[in-house]
Amino acid sequence: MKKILIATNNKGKAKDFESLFGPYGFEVQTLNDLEQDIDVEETGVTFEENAVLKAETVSKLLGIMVIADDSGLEIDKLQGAPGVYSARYAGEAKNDEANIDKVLSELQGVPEEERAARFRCVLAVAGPGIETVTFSGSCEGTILEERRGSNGFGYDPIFYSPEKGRAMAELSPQEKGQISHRGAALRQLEARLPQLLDALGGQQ
Ligand SMILES: O=P(O)(O)OP(=O)(O)OP(=O)(O)OC[C@H]1O[C@@H](n2cnc3c(O)ncnc32)[C@H](O)[C@@H]1O
Ligand SMILES: [Mg+2]
Repeated sequence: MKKILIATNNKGKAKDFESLFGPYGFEVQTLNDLEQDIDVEETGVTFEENAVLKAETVSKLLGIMVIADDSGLEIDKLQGAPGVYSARYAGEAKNDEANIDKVLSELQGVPEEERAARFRCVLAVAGPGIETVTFSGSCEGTILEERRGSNGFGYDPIFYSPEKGRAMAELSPQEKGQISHRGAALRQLEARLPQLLDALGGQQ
């Protein structure tokens, strides 16, 4: 089976990518599958900068083509926070539950019509001999007052999708892929698939 390396340490993202790449016949591998520990410091101030940083650093280190994902949640009432700090919003320990608790307490008492938010995702593809390319996607919704559902990862239990009429964590992986920021970014990437898959398939 053809393999594609996603430059991420996040197991939740890895599952999203498995359901998104599966139909193309690709086995998804992540940094967790490698023997060496790789954790790229995210010094960028935009999703795009961080996605490119992760993709290019890992690609150069391993000498192969990789895809990196930088993503996060923007809440209007919090002036776009947690944004690029989504993973470490409640501290460097990167704790999904603590991050959710922090958002819920900051939005306590805020009425539903003022709880608009969106997930954003930028994918960067970097590899030897190719110019790095990026693709982005977003997904509009609102922040719930309490957790709902147990699928997905990160902020999924408190993100309500009006399109699906359910919380993101109440959706199957396939349903999430239809409306998610990651699914949207991957569909952008798909437009370049003929070129990229050739290179990806050829490398393994
Ligand atoms: O950098 P890598 O190793 O890929 O893993 P990470 O978890 O640090 O990933 P990011 O730096 O891109 O931070 C993204 C955070 O945004 C949140 N997030 C992104 N996509 C999400 C999704 O589909 N559902 C829920 N939360 C999401 C979640 O808290 C992530 O930890
Ligand atoms: Mg990160």
